[in-house]
Amino acid sequence: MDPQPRMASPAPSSQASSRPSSRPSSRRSTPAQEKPEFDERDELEENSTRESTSELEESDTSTHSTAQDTDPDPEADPEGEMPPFRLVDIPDKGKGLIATFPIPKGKLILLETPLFILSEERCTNSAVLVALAARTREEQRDFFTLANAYRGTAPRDASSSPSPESSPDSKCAMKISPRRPLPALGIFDTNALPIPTTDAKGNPQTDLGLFLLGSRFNHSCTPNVARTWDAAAKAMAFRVLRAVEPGEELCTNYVDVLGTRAERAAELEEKYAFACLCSVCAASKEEGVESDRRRSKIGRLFEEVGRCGKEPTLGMRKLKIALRLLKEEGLVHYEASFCFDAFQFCVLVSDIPNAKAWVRKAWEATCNISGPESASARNFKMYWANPRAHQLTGMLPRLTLSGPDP
Ligand SMILES: C[S@@+](CC[C@H](N)C(=O)[O-])C[C@H]1O[C@@H](n2cnc3c(N)ncnc32)[C@H](O)[C@@H]1O
Repeated sequence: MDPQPRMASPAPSSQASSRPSSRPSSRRSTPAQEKPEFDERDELEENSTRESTSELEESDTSTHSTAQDTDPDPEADPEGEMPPFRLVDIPDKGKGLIATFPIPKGKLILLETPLFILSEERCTNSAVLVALAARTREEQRDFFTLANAYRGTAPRDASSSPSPESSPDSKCAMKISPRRPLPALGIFDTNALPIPTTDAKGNPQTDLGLFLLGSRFNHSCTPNVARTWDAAAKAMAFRVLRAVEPGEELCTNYVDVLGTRAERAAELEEKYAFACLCSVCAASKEEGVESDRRRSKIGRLFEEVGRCGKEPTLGMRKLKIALRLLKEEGLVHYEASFCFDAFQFCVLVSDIPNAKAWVRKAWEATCNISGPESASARNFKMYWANPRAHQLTGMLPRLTLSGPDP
């Protein structure tokens, strides 16, 4: 028997079990999938005016609601009516969302149903336009106010290389497309968010959803908002990862934030066609080097802890270093995973008091990311009530490890 805590974990959500990334789609259709001429496009675009952005800034649309699943903070919003954020211009990033009052950690700030969903294979300009045609005029207008990362990218000369054929995997329209995607598809590509689902046979697959308000979260390499799909509500949930001050920008992450600054920049440029201006990427060279060092180390520790099934003391030491580095770096995404690893090390050696303390911390961290009703939160809560229910319990000789740092 080779106990491998992470491998043996009872499939918590992706936030807790693997290195998650939170990203809009930058999937590009192949030229063959695109239809250069499509009559409905002009009709729909005629209605698209930048002015309608102001409607979005001022009012909720029927497809989203701001919501709370943590205790409301009466001081923050005494009437409970004010939206927790506002759409504003952000220098060099287009528009973005900023907090309108102090928001406590874990608060659900937006639960939004998609305007429409497309399966990954069906993402063509025509499919986007057909889906849009079923929506109201106002929604169509709002769609065309969303960012288009490919707007203004020069159509490539037919003789230039590389050709799309020579680079079939590249996702950057700016680099490889012989022409920029048509506007509707460009907007969809810039903004669509992945929705986990299953095919007819129950195999996992990913659809892409368009969210009028959720699309407005800019990217940060130290995000303060987590995005998870709430399958029961059929809506995307956005929760604040740490306490946020009024005026602070609310950002999700589009790529894995444990990469180095150069790796993140390359991925953002390749997949999303922009250069990141977040505070970590804009920091000095020295600060950047320190941050890279911490992030790379966390990534390495994540792998190493998963291989410490036979050495719980060593595993515990490593994950405590990782948790400290996460804190220093202002990242919370991976906290639940490390805490659950710690829980499993404890049950392996029948250290039940510490197991309870760790799984409670994993539960709290998961509630902040995906809410108390998520599968992983419910799972952790069950182990909190009954740690011995875990299949690894008592597989190694008794030992007292340690609990979470205060
Ligand atoms: C999904 S949209 C986000 C909302 C967008 N800013 C808007 O005006 O609607 C993605 C686009 O926002 C901009 N953006 C997002 N995060 C950014 C960042 N960290 N630095 C610079 N630009 C960013 C880029 O232009 C990107 O193509």
